Amino acid sequence: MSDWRDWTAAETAAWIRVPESGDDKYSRGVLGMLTGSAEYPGAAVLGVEGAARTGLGMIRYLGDERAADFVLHRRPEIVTGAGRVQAWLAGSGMDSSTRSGGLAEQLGAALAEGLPTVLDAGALDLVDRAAGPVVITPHFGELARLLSARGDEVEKSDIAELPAQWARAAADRLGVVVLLKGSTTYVAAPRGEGIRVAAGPAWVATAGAGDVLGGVLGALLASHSERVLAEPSVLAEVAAAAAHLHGRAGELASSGGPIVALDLAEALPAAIRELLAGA
Ligand SMILES: NC(=O)C1=CN([C@@H]2O[C@H](COP(=O)(O)OP(=O)(O)OC[C@H]3O[C@@H](n4cnc5c(N)ncnc54)[C@H](OP(=O)(O)O)[C@@H]3O)[C@@H](O)[C@H]2O)[C@@H](O)CC1
Ligand SMILES: Nc1ncnc2c1ncn2[C@@H]1O[C@H](COP(=O)(O)OP(=O)(O)O)[C@@H](O)[C@H]1O
Repeated sequence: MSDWRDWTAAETAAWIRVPESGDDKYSRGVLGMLTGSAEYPGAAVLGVEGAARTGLGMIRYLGDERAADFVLHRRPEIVTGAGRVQAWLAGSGMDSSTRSGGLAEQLGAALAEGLPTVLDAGALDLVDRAAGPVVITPHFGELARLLSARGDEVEKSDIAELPAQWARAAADRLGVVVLLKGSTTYVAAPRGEGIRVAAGPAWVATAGAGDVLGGVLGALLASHSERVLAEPSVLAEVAAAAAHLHGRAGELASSGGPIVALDLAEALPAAIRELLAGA
């Protein structure tokens, strides 16, 4: 088992893709999002806001129709028509146990494209279906469920007790990068390096903060899609950068007081400005 190394602000800054004069909205990266549901439309809004505030060329939100109304109400910039994307974010605000046949097909087609993909919450069970480089973003309960479904007898409390070990075990077992959420974020690549990231103040432990993180990571993957496809070993670094940026935005938004998940998303541009200024 390799050691865990601590991720730095300078490393995060290196993964912020600053647009150049030759860029357009497509060259900056397009993120496809299959998130939210009639039950959890808010998760779609939060993920979209996290991605949009991280900076990318375009977001195609292709999830639940009712959720799309809420997304558009908050962010008219979002495109709801299908088309080419450079990365996928799937599962936040979804429940795999109530997945319709139509959604299963839509998810299957997206995952078959072989693009960099983030799987969260209600799409974690599809981890074997993705043809491209994958990061999963479970919390303790979700990782316990995912591993138990594969025959490992593990409870949420076991993972809470030894998160670093379980993040690594899960990466090896599932063959994908695992970003395990908690007060410290552990990012493990299969048989690769382990990265430890400070998750920000405990005020970040609020409903929807994880949905925002999915958006942040999706945006970074969309804007670095080519590099990740050419060199999948950098995937863990992109995931660590997303977790670090998210934690720093949480810190800025909170300044010692309570926050809601949207506050964190809204603080992302300030966190990025600060990281770039320090780089
Ligand atoms: N705005 C939105 O749209 C939002 C949408 N969201 C979306 O919701 C979906 C489900 O995600 P989730 O993480 O909440 O569910 P899940 O993985 O089943 O874990 C449940 C665990 O919590 C525990 N538990 C529950 N109540 C408890 C209590 N009072 N006190 C203590 N424990 C309690 C419960 O424990 P148990 O009851 O089993 O003992 C179980 O371990 C997902 O798609 C996500 O994206 C969220 O991101 C939020 C914002
Ligand atoms: N004690 C804590 N301190 C700092 N950050 C935390 C703490 N607990 C959870 N977090 C962060 O809050 C977010 C919670 O995500 P998640 O559990 O998926 O919630 P949700 O599904 O409501 O979005 C993650 O980014 C996680 O790292």
